[in-house]
Amino acid sequence: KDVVEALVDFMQKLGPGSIQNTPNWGWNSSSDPCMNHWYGVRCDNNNQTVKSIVLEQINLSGTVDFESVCKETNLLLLSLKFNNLTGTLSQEISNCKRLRLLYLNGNHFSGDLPNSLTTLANLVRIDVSSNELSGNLPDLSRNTGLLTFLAQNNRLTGQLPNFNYNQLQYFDVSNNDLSGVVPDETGHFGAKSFAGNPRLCGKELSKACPSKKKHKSLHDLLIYSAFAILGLIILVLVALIFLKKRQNLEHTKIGTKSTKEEGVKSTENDGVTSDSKIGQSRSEFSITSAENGGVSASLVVLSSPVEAVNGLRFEDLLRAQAELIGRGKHGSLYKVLPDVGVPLAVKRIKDWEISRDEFKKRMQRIDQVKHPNVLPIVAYYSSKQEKLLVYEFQQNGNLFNLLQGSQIGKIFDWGSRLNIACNTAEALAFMHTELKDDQIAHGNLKSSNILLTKDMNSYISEYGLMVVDNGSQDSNIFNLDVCAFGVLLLELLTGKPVQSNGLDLAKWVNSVVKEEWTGEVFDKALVVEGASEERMVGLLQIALKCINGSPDLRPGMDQVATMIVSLKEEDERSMASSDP
Ligand SMILES: Nc1ncnc2c1ncn2[C@@H]1O[C@H](COP(=O)(O)OP(=O)(O)OP(=O)(O)O)[C@@H](O)[C@H]1O
Repeated sequence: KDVVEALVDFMQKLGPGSIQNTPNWGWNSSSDPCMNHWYGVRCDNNNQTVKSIVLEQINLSGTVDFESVCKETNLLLLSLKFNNLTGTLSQEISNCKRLRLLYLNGNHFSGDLPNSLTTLANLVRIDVSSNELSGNLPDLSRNTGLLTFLAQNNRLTGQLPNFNYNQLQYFDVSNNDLSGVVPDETGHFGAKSFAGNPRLCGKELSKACPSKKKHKSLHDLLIYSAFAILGLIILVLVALIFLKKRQNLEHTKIGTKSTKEEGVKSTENDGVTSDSKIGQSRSEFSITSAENGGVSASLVVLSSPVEAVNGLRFEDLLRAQAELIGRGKHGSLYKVLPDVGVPLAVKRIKDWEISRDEFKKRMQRIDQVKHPNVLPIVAYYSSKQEKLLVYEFQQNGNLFNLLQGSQIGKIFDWGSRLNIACNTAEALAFMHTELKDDQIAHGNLKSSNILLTKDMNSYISEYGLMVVDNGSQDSNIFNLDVCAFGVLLLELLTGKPVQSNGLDLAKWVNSVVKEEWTGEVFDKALVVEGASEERMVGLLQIALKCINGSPDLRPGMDQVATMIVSLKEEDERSMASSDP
C-alpha cells in the first residue's frame, strides 16, 4: 500500500498533464500497478513487485521524486527519457538498490549527478545525455558492472574520474566543460567520445597536455635525488634477477653436468638398460628425479601417436633444453626441445600422494581410452617425490588466452565457440563413460587446460592428473567436471575468462538471469556479430544446469553433450537456410 501511494506521489510530481486521460492510465491509489497494468509499468511474473517503469516521450514536465519511486526497492529499470523534466537528481536515487538501467536523457535536469549513484552496485547502463547537468562526475569506477555511460551534451565540469574503459561498451562525455587529461587507456573510445570539451587534453584528442613548469627548489631537488637513487636500486635488482634467471635457465638445460655427477641407471620402456651420467643440479627448476636412481628413474613411453616420440628416452629429456612456461597450483609446466623429435610439454607434479602402482595403473587406463579431442599422454615418469607427464607441445595457445584476446577486440566468433563447446563436451562425455569404473575424472578442467589447434579444434589436456578430493560430498567425482564444464560454457558466452574456480562468474550470471536480464550476460562481440540469441540462451540454459548448486541435479556429461550437439546442428541448419 505504501509503495502504491509513493508511486502515485512520484507520478504527480512528474507533472503528467493531459496524458493521464489516456485510457487504462492507472497510477491512482485505488488500483494496483501490477494487476491493473498501470501505464509504463512492468512487474515480476507473480505480479507482486514493480520491476520497470518506462515513461518515455510523453511530455512529462515536472520533477523526479526519487525518494518516492525508490520505495519500490525492486525496481530494475527506470526510463524517463525525452520528456521536459526539470530539477535536480537527488541522492535518494541510491534507495533504488537494485536499479540496473537508468535512462534520463533528453530532459532539462540540472545540478550534479548524485554521488550516491556509486553505491548502486547493480547499475549496468546510465544515460543522462542531453540535459543541463553541471558539476563534477562521480567516481563510477566503483560500479563494476557498468557497461554504458552516456553524459554528452551537458555542462559537466572538473576532471574525468576513473572509468573501467576496458569493460564499458558505450561511453560518451562529449560536449561538456570537462578539463584535464584523458587517460591513454580509454580502449576503443576515440576522440568522438571526449570531443567538445575545450579544456580536455591527451593523446586520444591529439592535443598535448601542457607540461607543468617546475620551480627547482631544494625540496624538488631532494625528491629528484631520492627517485634517482630508487631508480638505481631497481636497476641493480633487475640486473641481479636477470643474472639469476640466466643461471636458472642454464640449470634447466636438464642434464647439464654439474660438479657433483652421479651414475644413474636409466631403463627404457623396451627394457634396455643403459648407464648414463646425469647431473644433479639443485636449482628449483631442475628435475631431481635422478636421485631416486634404479627402476624409478625410468620413463614409460606410451603408445604414442607421434612417431618422433616413440624412441624417447629419459636421458633425452634430461639432456634437452627446457623452458619453464607455467607454474600452476599443482605443478610446473616446461616446454622441452629434445635433440630429435617434436617439442614436448612436460608437466611436473610434486608431492602427489599416490602409490607408484596406482599411478601406473591410472596412466595406463588413460592411455587406453583415446578420443581425438583429448591430448594423449605420450610418456610418464614416476618417483616418490614427483611425477612427470609428457605431452606433445601445442603451439596455438589455450582457450583462456583466446578469450582474453577477444576482450581486446580479437575475433573469436560464435561458430568457433560453439565448436569448442561441442568438442569438449563430447570428449568429456566419452572419457567419463570409459573411465567410470576406474573413477578417473579430469579433476582440473578450466580454460587454460583447453588447448587449441590451428583450425579452432580443441584438445582437453591434463585429463586425470588430479585425484579429486570429493570431501564430504556424497555426489560422484564426475559431477565436479560437469560443473567446471558449465563454467567453461559461461566463459565462452560472456567472453570473461576466469582464472580461479569460476564461482564468481557463475554467481554473477545467476544473479543477472534471475532478474530476467539474460541478454546482459552475453559477450558484446557475439551480439555485434549477430549470433543467434535463441542459441546463446540455449547454451546458457545448459551451462546453468551444469553449475546447479545441488550436484545431484546436474546432468551427466553425456546428456550435456547431446544437448550441445543438437544446438550446434540447429545452428548449422539455420546458417545453411539463411545462405543466399
Ligand atoms: N601440451 C601443451 N602444449 C602447450 N602448452 C601447454 C600444454 N599443456 C599446458 N600448456 C600451457 O602451459 C601453461 C601452464 O600449464 P599448467 O597446466 O602447468 O598450468 P595451469 O593449468 O594454469 O595450472 P594447474 O593445471 O597446475 O592448475 C598453460 O598456459 C597451459 O595452457
